[in-house]
Amino acid sequence: MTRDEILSTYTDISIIEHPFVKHKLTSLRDKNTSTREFRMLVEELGTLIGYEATRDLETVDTEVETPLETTLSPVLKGKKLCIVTIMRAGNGLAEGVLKLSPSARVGHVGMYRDPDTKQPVEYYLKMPHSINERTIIVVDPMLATGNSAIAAISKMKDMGAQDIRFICLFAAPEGIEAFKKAHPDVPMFIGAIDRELDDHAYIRPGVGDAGDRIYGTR
Ligand SMILES: O=P(O)(O)OC[C@H]1O[C@H](OP(=O)(O)OP(=O)(O)O)[C@H](O)[C@@H]1O
Ligand SMILES: O=c1cc[nH]c(=O)[nH]1
Ligand SMILES: [Mg+2]
Repeated sequence: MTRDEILSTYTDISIIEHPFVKHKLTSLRDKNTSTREFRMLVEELGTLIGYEATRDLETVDTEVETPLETTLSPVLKGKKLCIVTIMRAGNGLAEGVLKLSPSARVGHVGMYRDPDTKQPVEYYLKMPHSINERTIIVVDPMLATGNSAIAAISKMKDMGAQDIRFICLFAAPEGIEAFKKAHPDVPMFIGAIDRELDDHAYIRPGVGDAGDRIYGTR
């Protein structure tokens, strides 16, 4: 599917077209961007895309006393948000989303992609309580085959999550199709849809291995 076909087929996929987002994504692509800069950019993008991904959160009017009078004014409704990071690379994005909602709860799903099978291998899982009553924001910078995000979200659903959304920075068309087939009910907030996956299931043009670039490993 092309980018345009994806966007006309799935109405709950948002590409964040803001110029700051585009500019920062380009800096991430640059192979000369340092580890320090890369990590900072991922965090900043977490805040910017997180802002869009939470635009529809419900509020409820509450009474507040200003120095001059009592008035009704909106506050966020319901239980605290839950941000779920797909480790490792999701951690930087999660920090950025947390800037919007510092009291959010954080769930961790540890997964790495087996280089041969391209299937995710889970090595860690820790979630806060009552995830069935929270808005869950799953974050991972890269959606390649989609296998990792699909598995992480299936896990959330098995644990009772009902309101889930997904944030990534770069997505391959193949990954989006697989994701939507598995989880048609989960809205996606994406920085950029790239051209394709290569023979090693890396996103092209992409950024290379996001986890390695965030943490300076390789
Ligand atoms: O859509 P997929 O084909 O599943 O690929 C995407 C996954 O690969 C990367 O993680 P990786 O396995 O490199 O682990 P890391 O975050 O520890 O580097 C990335 O952060 C995603 O989790
Ligand atoms: O391009 C890719 C694909 C999977 N994981 C990454 O970090 N980058
Ligand atoms: Mg990696």
